[in-house]
Amino acid sequence: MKRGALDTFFKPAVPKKPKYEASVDSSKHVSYPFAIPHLPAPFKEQLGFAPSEEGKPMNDQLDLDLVFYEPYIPSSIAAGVFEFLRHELPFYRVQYNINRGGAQTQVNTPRFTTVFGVDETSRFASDGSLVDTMSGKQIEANRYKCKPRPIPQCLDELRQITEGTTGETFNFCLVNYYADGKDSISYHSDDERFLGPNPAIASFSLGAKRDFLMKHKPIPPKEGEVVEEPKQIKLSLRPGDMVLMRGKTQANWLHSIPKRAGPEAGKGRINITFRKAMVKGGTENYYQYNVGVGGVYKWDAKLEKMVPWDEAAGEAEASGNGTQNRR
Ligand SMILES: O=C(O)CCC(=O)C(=O)O
Ligand SMILES: [Fe+2]
Repeated sequence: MKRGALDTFFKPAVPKKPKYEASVDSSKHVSYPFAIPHLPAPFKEQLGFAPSEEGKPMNDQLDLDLVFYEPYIPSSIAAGVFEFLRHELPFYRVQYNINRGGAQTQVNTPRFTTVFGVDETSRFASDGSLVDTMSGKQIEANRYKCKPRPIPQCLDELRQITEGTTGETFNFCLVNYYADGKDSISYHSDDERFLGPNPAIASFSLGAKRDFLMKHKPIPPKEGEVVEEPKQIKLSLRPGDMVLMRGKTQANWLHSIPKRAGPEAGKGRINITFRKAMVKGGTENYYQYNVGVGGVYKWDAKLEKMVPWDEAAGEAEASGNGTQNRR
């Protein structure tokens, strides 16, 4: 018998190899519940080849201005980057109250979320503290009720490449994790005033394939005139794809990720959006609805699901009732 065969016979079963080699360096900040490892070097290298495919402009419908990259992130690393982010980022399952017809109603966000970044009025200094963008001086202690978090290196690499490709600038990174086909985001538009007019949003998909639906907002009829609304659009989003939404899109179109059944429904999906918030209200809003006041969740590779990371670490942040478009 050959030596190799004997070795195989006596060796214990090899555990499933992760798709990435953990990096020794990490992003740290007082606002993070735990350190977030840097993007593994091979992923960073491959990201240098992004976008994998040229973006396809989609602007043949009323008020629509999209660029669709199929894919943007090279397919050689899309699965690995998905596993890495799912394993390493802190996630939240945010609950908040809304006033529906005079009655307080609890909303349970139907997906996991997390957010990093700060609006244009502030920036993070190299020591992690927040300084005023104009004066460069430490911000006043009460500028934010929430605790803004710097974008960790692993997501900032993607942000910088995306800025280069699109010619846009971004100061926020929102992440959604859809654990399965029951998780969703209902029809909304990201048209908050704190994003300014005609905001550009770069939206990445990793993991399970999901449908992205878009429909035009109702068009009010003008004296006797009936304006026909454009047809609904369905984009099939695959791992590594990116949709850049810009121009008049947010002001006029709604988008959603509906619940789904079928073979992909058991798999998780990550969505990353880069945005630019102009004023501090944007920072408060994004942390309120994407971090909230509950506990942290972290991926458990053995149980293959998100588990509460440390209930005690879920430090209470100030809440309040602002507007939330994204249910
Ligand atoms: O998951 C997606 O592709 C869309 C997410 C989205 O619309 C949002 O976070 O505002
Ligand atoms: Fe959205």
